[in-house]
Amino acid sequence: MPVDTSRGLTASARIRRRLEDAGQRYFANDNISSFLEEGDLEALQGEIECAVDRLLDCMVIDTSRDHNTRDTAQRVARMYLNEVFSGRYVDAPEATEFPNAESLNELMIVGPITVRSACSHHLCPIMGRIWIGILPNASSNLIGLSKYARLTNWIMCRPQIQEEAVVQLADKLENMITPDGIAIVMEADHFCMHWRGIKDENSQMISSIMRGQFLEDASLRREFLALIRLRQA
Ligand SMILES: Nc1nc2c(ncn2[C@@H]2O[C@H](COP(=O)(O)OP(=O)(O)OP(=O)(O)O)[C@@H](O)[C@H]2O)c(=O)[nH]1
Repeated sequence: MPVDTSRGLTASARIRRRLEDAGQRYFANDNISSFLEEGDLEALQGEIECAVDRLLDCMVIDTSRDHNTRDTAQRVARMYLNEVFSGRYVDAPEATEFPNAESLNELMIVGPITVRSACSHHLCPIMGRIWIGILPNASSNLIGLSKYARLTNWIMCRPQIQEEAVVQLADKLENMITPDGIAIVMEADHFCMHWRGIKDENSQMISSIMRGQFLEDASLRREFLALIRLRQA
């Protein structure tokens, strides 16, 4: 395992120490980017590669002679860190906020946004779609349409469970936009149920979050649900 001999600790141990000294949680779906220093990601990649190599070894796969798995450890390390779990290690995407100059207060819906994630329990893919409804008010900030998809990716690119992923997304959007209401519906296929385990290919998980006016005003909630049903049909 790559060790930074100047400090005698692996990169992951150094980062864990920083997190623990700050009393900061570092669960699978937490973002830890503000605790990373220059060179940490490269060092983490080396560590993950060694760990995956060891995993393949334990599975009695001859990676030194099998041309198909020779570079698998390196590929998996790159994929985890830079792609499928990158939402743990990079800052939130920049989202320019515009003042709500026209004091818009009409329902706005974005979706379906494609969701690609993985469950924290088996690290199996979660593939789905998400709809976001916003009811802005005169003092809400507006963000560009593409930023909803970017923020969704940032949150989903972590080992997640669906219930917590949608809450994280709602919290983030609420903090940025301070709308009068926010609604999120996510439907997804969980491959830990399709590919293995119960192997039930038809079941999906659907979660719904309604906050503010969407909770208080049944007709607004109905309008949102009816409009996304139109898009689902
Ligand atoms: N609530 C929730 N459960 C999830 C999610 N993704 C996967 N799961 C479930 O997490 C559970 C983990 O259950 P365990 O009993 O600890 O694991 P297991 O023995 O592999 O379970 P089986 O999948 O039933 O074979 C499974 O029932 C999964 O279907 C999610 O986003 N939310």
